[in-house]
Amino acid sequence: MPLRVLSVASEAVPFVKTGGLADVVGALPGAVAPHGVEITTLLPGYPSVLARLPRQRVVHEWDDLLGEPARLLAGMLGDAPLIVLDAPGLFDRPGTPYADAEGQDWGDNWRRFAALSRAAAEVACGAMLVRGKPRRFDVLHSHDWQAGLAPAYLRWAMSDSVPPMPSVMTIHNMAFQGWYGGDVFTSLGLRGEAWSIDGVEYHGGVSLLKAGLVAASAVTTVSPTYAREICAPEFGRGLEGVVAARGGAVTGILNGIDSAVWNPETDDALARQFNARSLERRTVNKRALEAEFGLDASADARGGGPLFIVISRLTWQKGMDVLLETLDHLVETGGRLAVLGSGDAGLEAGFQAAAARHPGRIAVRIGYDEDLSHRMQGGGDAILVPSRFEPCGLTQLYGLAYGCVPVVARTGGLADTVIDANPAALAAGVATGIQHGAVTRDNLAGALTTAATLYRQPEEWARMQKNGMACDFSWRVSGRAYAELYRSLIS
Ligand SMILES: Nc1ncnc2c1ncn2[C@@H]1O[C@H](COP(=O)(O)OP(=O)(O)O[C@H]2O[C@H](CO)[C@@H](O)[C@H](O)[C@H]2O)[C@@H](O)[C@H]1O
Repeated sequence: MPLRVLSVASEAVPFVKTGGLADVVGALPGAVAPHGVEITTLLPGYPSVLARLPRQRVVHEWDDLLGEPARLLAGMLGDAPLIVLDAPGLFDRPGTPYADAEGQDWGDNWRRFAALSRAAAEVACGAMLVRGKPRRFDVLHSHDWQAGLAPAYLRWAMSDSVPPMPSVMTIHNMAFQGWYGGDVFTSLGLRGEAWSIDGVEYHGGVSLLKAGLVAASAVTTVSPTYAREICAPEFGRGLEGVVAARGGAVTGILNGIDSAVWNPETDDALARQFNARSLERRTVNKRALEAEFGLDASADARGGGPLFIVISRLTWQKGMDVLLETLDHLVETGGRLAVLGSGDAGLEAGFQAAAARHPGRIAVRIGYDEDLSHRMQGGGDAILVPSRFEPCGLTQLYGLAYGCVPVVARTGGLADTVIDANPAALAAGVATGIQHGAVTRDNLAGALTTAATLYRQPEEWARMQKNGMACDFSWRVSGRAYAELYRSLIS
């Protein structure tokens, strides 16, 4: 019989995605299945999720879940079971999973995600009937602050007669901690003892992420370097002491990429599919990309620099403000840039202004477009990821797989996945990209210059592309690591 894990999160591909969390939660069931683990995923019943459930089979009901009637609907996520928390009072809303159409966070997010977490804890402990019998899971796995209260409910809300349930809390981004005023505590339905420095209390309020960090049996984050970084204030964002106190219970398991979706040999989004032996075919994709973005296509013939791409949330985390400051330098070194993203209004306007200043050299698409992101990885020369912190990062992994050389900051998962083209690595023929230090204008400009120099040495550049494409960042290794972690918790 497989080990049964209930994985709870606020997003999962292909149902709902605002960022990398969704990619990982969506891929995890397939990643661990070969290792004898069956993951059932629990998601909120947003309109986009309910619309994808072909028939609504009810498997459990609550009259009062944090004050709302709610029910669980069964479905499938690929080949794995899915359950959806249908609570219209909480989730049947327009906008994103977290905010209204104007971008304002919903004021009751604490209640919405407390309900999701409470449901997860009850279901893990056997609330749901399968073929007339309670289905108890072996491990509960929570992702990010939205599911952070689930381990806390296991610890401070279940009756004594319920056997203990092991739990895993995975941090995809420490910057989002789900902090709410202390007045919400009494509405959560946790025992009074949870209101303490060793519980959910944090600076006089409640932090949903902290709740998970203290209550879970094991804590993981999405790269080994970030697991170390979050023990320091700069990356721990106030929770570094809580992380450090968990000691060896905190580990880093690198994210994988879904190679069924991200494979240049089979990717239908591309004008021309290719592999490491047919890199010349990428030119077709590059010309298509230039046309799509209105970029000057004669640059290559004139000995120009790389066509850089950015696919990102346009935020401070991602270093987009510093990139804006280096765009004139990027153009001076012969480069061009295609940006796809959305986020802070000021940064969006900044990129649009840069595009207006440098027509044919810089072009911007504000918005979210999955297919376009594939076309960019398949046609761009290099992907820029100048993040101030990056728990793992997925776009550099997609870049590696697509021969789109990553130019990244040396932090978190970026440090763990890209081999910098320093003289030693170049001499040994093992470089896969370019790393720079602290995210400053000078460091980023230096990395852009290095990229332009290497790009003008076609053999060196092709070697980096091929090295990157030969890397295996599929879920093969990390799927096993999660399976081993789950097993270690029940033995
Ligand atoms: N405008 C757009 N159009 C189309 N696609 C777009 C897009 N903007 C972003 N994307 C896609 O969204 C995903 C972003 O994932 P990342 O891992 O790079 O960052 P994110 O900060 O969201 O994730 C957090 O969680 C993940 C998962 O653990 C960690 O890797 C990461 O470090 C952490 O910050 C990628 O699949 C990317 O292609």
